Amino acid sequence: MDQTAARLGVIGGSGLYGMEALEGAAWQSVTTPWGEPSDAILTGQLDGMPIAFLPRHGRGHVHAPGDIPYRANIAAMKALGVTDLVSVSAVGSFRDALAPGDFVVVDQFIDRTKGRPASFFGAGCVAHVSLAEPVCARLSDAAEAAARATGKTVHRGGTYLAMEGPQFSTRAESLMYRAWGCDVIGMTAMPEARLAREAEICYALVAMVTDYDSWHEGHGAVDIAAIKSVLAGNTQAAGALIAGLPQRLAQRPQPCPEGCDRALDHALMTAPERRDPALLARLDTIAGRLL
Ligand SMILES: CSC[C@H]1O[C@H](OP(=O)(O)O)[C@H](O)[C@@H]1O
Ligand SMILES: Nc1ncnc2[nH]cnc12
Repeated sequence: MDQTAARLGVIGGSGLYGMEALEGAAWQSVTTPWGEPSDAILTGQLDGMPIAFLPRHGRGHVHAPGDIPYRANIAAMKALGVTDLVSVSAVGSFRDALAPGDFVVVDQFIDRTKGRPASFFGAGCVAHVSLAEPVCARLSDAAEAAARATGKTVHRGGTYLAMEGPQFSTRAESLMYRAWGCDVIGMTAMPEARLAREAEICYALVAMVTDYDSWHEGHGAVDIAAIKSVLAGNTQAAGALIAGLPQRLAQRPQPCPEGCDRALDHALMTAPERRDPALLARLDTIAGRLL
């Protein structure tokens, strides 16, 4: 494989279950040591770049946020050779300036999810990667430029509060997250971002604002009907954003200047002689270059 060539992965969130513009598109089933991904993966090409698209909730929206097979999703992307993964998510907003219909290129997270398997590693092969900068700034630059080209209002940077759900926040929680300095809220970016880092895949998140959650005195509490209507209005822009990515990633520097593709370099803690062969076998696609 050409080491400078990008292979783009896209994870589509609520309202984004396919990609019409793909050339040579085919749904491909992928099985991983962490089980089945949310759905088959739509593979094809855009502007000559290989693309792998996965609807996070599955076609028809069958997986709740807490039940999404996050490890299988990221492992499948890695197995397909994805180097750069752009995730698209619907979010509520904690700021007047982040209005429904706007895009936010997120750069930080606070994780309040509970009980989701959040690592490929564990007993028999322990690893600690850095998550101080949880997204790839280089890939986020490309995502920002592609988002701006759609004509949407785009905000660069923002902290995403990942809640467990599936119920929306109480008003007290909404006010607390806003006071914490969070900018947007959703239910799915964690552990997705953690796992992409462990898999050494560059990751960026474009959040599509659908509502003001439940803190805003001038707006009613978050309402799924309103969210669906904003999402329906965003489908075209989301498709245009994705279509604008390959041209902005054609010359992928190798290695990534942000270091995402070397995240595991010093992360493995378990002594080689104490490693569990069964776990090592499962980890082959994720960390095989170091095992
Ligand atoms: C449809 S509203 C709640 C739902 O939307 C977001 O999904 P995604 O992040 O996959 O776009 C949010 O996280 C919830 O899962
Ligand atoms: N207010 C909200 N809370 C959690 N997830 C969301 N997805 C879209 N809007 C949301």
